[in-house]
Amino acid sequence: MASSVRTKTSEISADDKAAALALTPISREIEARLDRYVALLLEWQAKTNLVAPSTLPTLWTRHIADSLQLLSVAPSAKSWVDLGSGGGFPGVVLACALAEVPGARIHLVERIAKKAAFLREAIRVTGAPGTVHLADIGDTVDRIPGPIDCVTARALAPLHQLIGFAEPWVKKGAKALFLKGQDVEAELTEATKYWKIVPELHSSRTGGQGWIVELGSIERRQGTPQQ
Ligand SMILES: C[S@@+](CC[C@H](N)C(=O)[O-])C[C@H]1O[C@@H](n2cnc3c(N)ncnc32)[C@H](O)[C@@H]1O
Repeated sequence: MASSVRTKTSEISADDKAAALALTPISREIEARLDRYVALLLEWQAKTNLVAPSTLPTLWTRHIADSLQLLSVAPSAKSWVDLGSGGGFPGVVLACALAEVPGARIHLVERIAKKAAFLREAIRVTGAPGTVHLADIGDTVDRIPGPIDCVTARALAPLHQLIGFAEPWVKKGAKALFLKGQDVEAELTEATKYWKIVPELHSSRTGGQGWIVELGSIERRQGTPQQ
């Protein structure tokens, strides 16, 4: 298996990795952890669909730098919850980046057992401070010990649903950071039907039409149904 991992890792574009490291610089030590994560992801990708195969050539810019950029929005946050972690974006990447920060911890919530098994293995091989919760998001609020600084989600659900997922943590002082695509304006319009929010939008460092939606408070509009 080691040789097949080596072969697949060599398919990762060095140019794409260099571009990602220029966008979101990291230490050699974090890079080494991320290299171990990428090798594992490529190994598991053959049997479990962790990322869209078409995005593998741009794994570093499209997925890793996209995840790392959250740290610039919350540079002092140590305690994170990543909802619907899937293949580990942004949760495992953040855990690798914060591995040397005393007291840092990233909780990864994923309801599919195979993906949760992958996340556990990724946390093991990288030595990153992550805790995997094989559970539905709705069942984790009371299980995850607080306080939580940031709640994240990427490619999980429309914004109005994400806000409902994050509400219990944001009510207790967390900041929500959602990675969103080009439809962010339409999603915000829909979300404000249900929620009183004052979003701060950060354009993605990784180009394209991506945005980070930052929310410091969430209040349900009266008379609107549960999301
Ligand atoms: C499209 S994937 C995105 C994964 C990752 N965040 C990324 O950006 O690559 C969404 C993931 O969220 C998980 N998920 C969806 N709804 C969930 C829920 N209610 N509770 C826990 N996990 C959920 C799915 O199983 C899936 O792995």
